[in-house]
Amino acid sequence: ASAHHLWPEIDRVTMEQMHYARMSVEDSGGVWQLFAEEGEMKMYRREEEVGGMVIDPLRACHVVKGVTGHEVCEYFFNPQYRLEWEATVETTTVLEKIADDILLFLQVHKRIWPASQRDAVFWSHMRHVPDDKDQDGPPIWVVVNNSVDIPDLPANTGKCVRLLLTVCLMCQTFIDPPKDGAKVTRNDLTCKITYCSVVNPGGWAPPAVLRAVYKREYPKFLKRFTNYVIDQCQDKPILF
Ligand SMILES: O=S(=O)(CCO)c1ccc(-c2ccc(C3CCCC3)c([C@H]3C[C@H]3c3ccccn3)c2)cc1
Repeated sequence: ASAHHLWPEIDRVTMEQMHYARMSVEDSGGVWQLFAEEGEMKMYRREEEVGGMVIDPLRACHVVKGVTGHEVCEYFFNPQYRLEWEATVETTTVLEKIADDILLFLQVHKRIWPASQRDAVFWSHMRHVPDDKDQDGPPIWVVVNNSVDIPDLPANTGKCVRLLLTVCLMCQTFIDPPKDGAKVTRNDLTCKITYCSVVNPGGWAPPAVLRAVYKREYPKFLKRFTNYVIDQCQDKPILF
């Protein structure tokens, strides 16, 4: 991957996003506005506009029992599962396999009334790093999706408005050691998920309308995805 012309950007943005996601875990006060809460899932946003367009940064914290961060990131990254959990994506295409853990996607999203249909071109990178708070514990797994401009697919030529996104799914895994050296089972697993996203809709849409769509779609999205992973993993061996 290091030979690919996008590698320097992919490496830099991935580390930046991981740092941002980890910082935001501590920064639960201040500017973030809690806008949705369902069980263990808490969703925060900041109201920001660029050129009159809503690009509210979103941060979601979720705690899921019975899966590892590796499993959560695998189901998020791997295109073969995408359409099974992504209810707002019409088509997803791998344009280039940059490496085993770096894919270039073209995604066409379903039209969400009253906004016009969107598409997105982005690289997606899955990576794990040691958890510096627990060196000999499970590593932190992360998937970063970041829009990229590719000349072969110019924006806004077809029916879709090209959206810009930067997304980071970061997962920390905690294992409650079972008594007297028994085998770790899924009941001993807890995964702490931090999902950060900034989506620039690419074309103007009424701020109030867009915020209503965000408010409705993001909680549904994260709940559907995490329930899908729990369901897929429950009868499979644990992937640490
Ligand atoms: O985590 S990912 O990388 C998974 C890749 O499959 C991801 C997630 C969400 C989006 C996305 C795309 C379009 C919109 C808007 C913009 C104008 C009209 C639609 C939204 C806002 C509306 C929010 C939303 C949240 C979740 C799902 C769908 N809709 C979000 C893109 C990528």
